[in-house]
Formats: sequence, C-alpha cells, structure tokens
Amino acid sequence: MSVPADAPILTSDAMREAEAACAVQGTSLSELMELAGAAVADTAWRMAAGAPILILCGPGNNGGDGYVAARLLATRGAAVRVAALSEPSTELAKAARAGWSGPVEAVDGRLAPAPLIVDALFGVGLSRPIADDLAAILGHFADRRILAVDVPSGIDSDGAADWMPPLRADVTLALGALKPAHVLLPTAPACGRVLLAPIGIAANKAMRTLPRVRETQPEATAHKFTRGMVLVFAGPMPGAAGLTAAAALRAGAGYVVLNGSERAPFSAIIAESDAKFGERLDDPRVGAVVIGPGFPAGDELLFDVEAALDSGKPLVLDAAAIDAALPRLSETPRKTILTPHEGEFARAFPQLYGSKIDRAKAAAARTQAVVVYKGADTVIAAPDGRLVAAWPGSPWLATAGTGDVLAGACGAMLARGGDAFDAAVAAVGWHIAQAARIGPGLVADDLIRD
Ligand SMILES: NC(=O)C1=CN([C@@H]2O[C@H](COP(=O)(O)OP(=O)(O)OC[C@H]3O[C@@H](n4cnc5c(N)ncnc54)[C@H](O)[C@@H]3O)[C@@H](O)[C@H]2O)[C@H](O)CC1
Ligand SMILES: [K+]
Repeated sequence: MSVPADAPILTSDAMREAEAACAVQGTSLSELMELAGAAVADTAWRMAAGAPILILCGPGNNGGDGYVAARLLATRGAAVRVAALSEPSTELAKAARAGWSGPVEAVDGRLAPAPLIVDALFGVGLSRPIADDLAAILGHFADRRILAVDVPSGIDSDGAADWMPPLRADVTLALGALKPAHVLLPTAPACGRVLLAPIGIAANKAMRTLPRVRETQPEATAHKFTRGMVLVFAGPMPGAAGLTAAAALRAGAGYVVLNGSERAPFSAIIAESDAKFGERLDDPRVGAVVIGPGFPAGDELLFDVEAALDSGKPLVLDAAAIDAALPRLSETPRKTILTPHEGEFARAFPQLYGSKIDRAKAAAARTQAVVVYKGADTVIAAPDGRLVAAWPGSPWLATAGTGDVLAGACGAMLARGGDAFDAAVAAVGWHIAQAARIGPGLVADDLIRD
C-alpha cells in the first residue's frame, strides 16, 4: 500500500470545480476523459503483461473512462473484453461507448472473469452503497488482479461514509488528484497501491499527501540555541515526558529542558525541579513548550497549562492538556500544535461531523491551532485550510509511547521558529521515517536512539 508523495487531494465537489475550470481554460471534458482513459489503458497494459483484460463499465463517466481505455487497449492489440451494468447515462459516457466497436457483455452471474479486471463501475459520483446483488456478482472476481479506475467502486470518495468496496484493488489509478478515501481509514487499504494520473487538472494544492522527508542540515553558523530550545513539562508520570524530551533532542532541537523530573533520558537534557517552571516560561530562548505526555487530567495540569498559555510561547499540547487548554485556545493568536488520537479528538470535539479530514479542518478552524489528528491515517490540519494526509505512515508505530515521541518531535520543529503547520508536517514525516528505518520489533525508545 502506498500513495504518491506531495500529491493533491480533492473532494468530489472540488474535483467538479477543477473540471469546470479546465473547461473554461479550453480543455473539454471529453478531452479529459480521453486522457483519463489513456492513463487507464497504460496502467492496465503494464499490469496485464499480455494476459486478457476484462473492463467493467458503470453508467456514469467512470464507465466512460473504461470504454475509452477498452478502445485504446484493443488498438494496441490487447485481449480486452467489456461488460456493462447498463447503457451509459451521461453524454460523455455515451460518446465513449460509441467509440468501442466490440461486444458489451452483461455484468451478471454468468460473466467469465479474466486475469486482470478493470473496475470502471463507479467513481466520485456514487451516492449510495452498491446493491447486495451486484456486490455478490463482483465478489466472484475477488481473486483476480484488480485495477480500480479513480476509486474502488462502492466507496464514498469523500471518505465521510465507511462503505467498503466489494472488490479490493491491487492498484487504484486516481484521476486528476487523490480523493480523501485514498488516504483515510477504513477505505485506504482497499485501494492497494495508489497511482496518480494528472490528466491536466490544475488541482488546488491546499490538501496534499505527506511530502518526502528531506534531511535538513543545520546552518553552518548554527549554535544550540539557534537550533531551538524546547521546554518539556513532565508532570506526575515523568517516563512519558522523558521520551518526549529525548525525541525533541533527537529530532533536532539544540537544547532541551525536562522540567518536573529528576531523570534526564540523555545526559545532554537538563532535568530540573518543577519549581523552575515559571522562570523557564519567561526564558526568551525557549522556542516551544510541550505539555501533556504522562500528565493525567487534574488541577495541577490545568494550572500548568494556564501558565503556558499566559506565557504566549508556541505550544505543543497532547492528551489531557488539549482539554485543559480548549476554552482559551482561540482567544489569542499563537503557534499551537494539538496532537490528539482518536479518543482524545472525540472527547475534545464531539460535535464535528464528516470525514476525518473534514473534522480535523473544522477543529483547526475552531481552535486556531494546527491539529495533528493521529492514527494509522494521521491528518494534519491548519486553521487556514491547509491539510496533509500521512497515509500509510508506518504500522510499526502502533505501540506504546510513540505518541509521546511525536509530541517531542513537534516541539523540536516548532522551536525552530517557522510556521506551525510546516513544523507539524515535518514532525510527522520525521516520525514515520524513523519508524521505517527501524521496522520490525520497533519500541518507542528505538525512535530516540541512534
Ligand atoms: N477527474 C476528472 O477530471 C475526470 C473524471 N472522470 C471520471 O468521471 C467519474 C465521475 O463520473 P460521474 O458520472 O460523476 O459518476 P460515476 O461514474 O462515479 O457514477 C455515477 C453514476 O452511477 C449512478 N449511481 C450512483 N450510485 C449508485 C449506486 N449505488 N448503484 C447504482 N448506480 C449508482 C448515478 O446515478 C450515475 O449514473 C470520475 O470518478 C472519473 O472516473 C471523467 O473521465 C472526466 C475527467
Ligand atoms: K471505479
């Protein structure tokens, strides 16, 4: 499972707007369909490697892409058959159907499979789950190689409904842009390897997949304070905060203070009594404060979060510190990163609806903070509408303590002084790259070791 790096993600509404903009600029929708069909034909040609291909066409433009691909594959000499649910219903799909001169079989229980099935039944236009009888017919093809056109048929491309497709794809060819369902659970794994066919659509770049992680070397003139100073507040359970502090140092902070703990995880980290917390908050060199890891909800947490908010410092708030800060977050603009997992997000933002992307964006707009909504399908949202989806991340991160490490990495990136959204994206990228480097047997401590 993979998705292209730094690729645009569009909802179905945004996709239609982009298509309309293309038409205004002189590229007709039938030209777009021709480009889409050509990309499908290329991918199918490579996947089939000479074996027969069966293309399943639906009534809309997703089916239209299928007819175009069938025509182009036949011209190349591929052994291609077409089966359709019904006659096409859109003008574009009718024209594409007219260009296919071969037979069109019915999609029913007698349809013979082929080694490669191209699923061009439904794309972004699907408005309800696939009927059970069609799902049962498609189920007969589940053991074949499947190429899904745009999305595996049967899913809500916007990722708001959790409908699953009857056919899981080996490869999904996204047209024009990725769609939320390609990068969100539960549908993302059903898309297999996602490829992007740009087809000339000028996609809005506000929502993207995770960019490639670039190793950034410190400036030649760097010293420890220019690389960023992070203050981690430990609270009553200092083990988790120790991981956070170590992660901040490992992710590139020049100087890390672990306040409220007697045990420094690395000799280079200053561990000190919590009596100094106020003084540290006044230190102009502190570029980011991290609170939450290992800190249960309670009066003490509330008091310390209030002090951190009063300081005006850039903040990383995790776990119970998110709830403690919530009432005050939007009152003054500041750089803040929130790092809730599923349960913490639901507790902090119970009234939000829509896809995980919609909810993360709404939470960021409401709090005026960058929201790193964690999970296997982590998304990072900024108050201004920017969003990065980090699917497929690394499954090795599904173990205790990795969230504490991520909070520390966010602190390190934030303390450098740049944009809070870019900092959160860099931290998530660092976290996944570390996990990929370590792989099997990963424990959270490995992420902070050499
Ligand atoms: N991205 C692009 O620039 C281009 C994309 N193209 C392709 O067009 C589809 C979207 O096409 P659209 O016609 O809007 O919808 P669909 O083909 O996805 O299907 C809608 C079709 O199906 C009917 N329908 C909806 N739900 C159901 C259901 N549960 N059961 C039965 N029938 C259903 C609905 O009434 C419509 O008739 C996009 O994904 C791309 O593949 C174009 O090639 C242009 C360029
Ligand atoms: K499809």
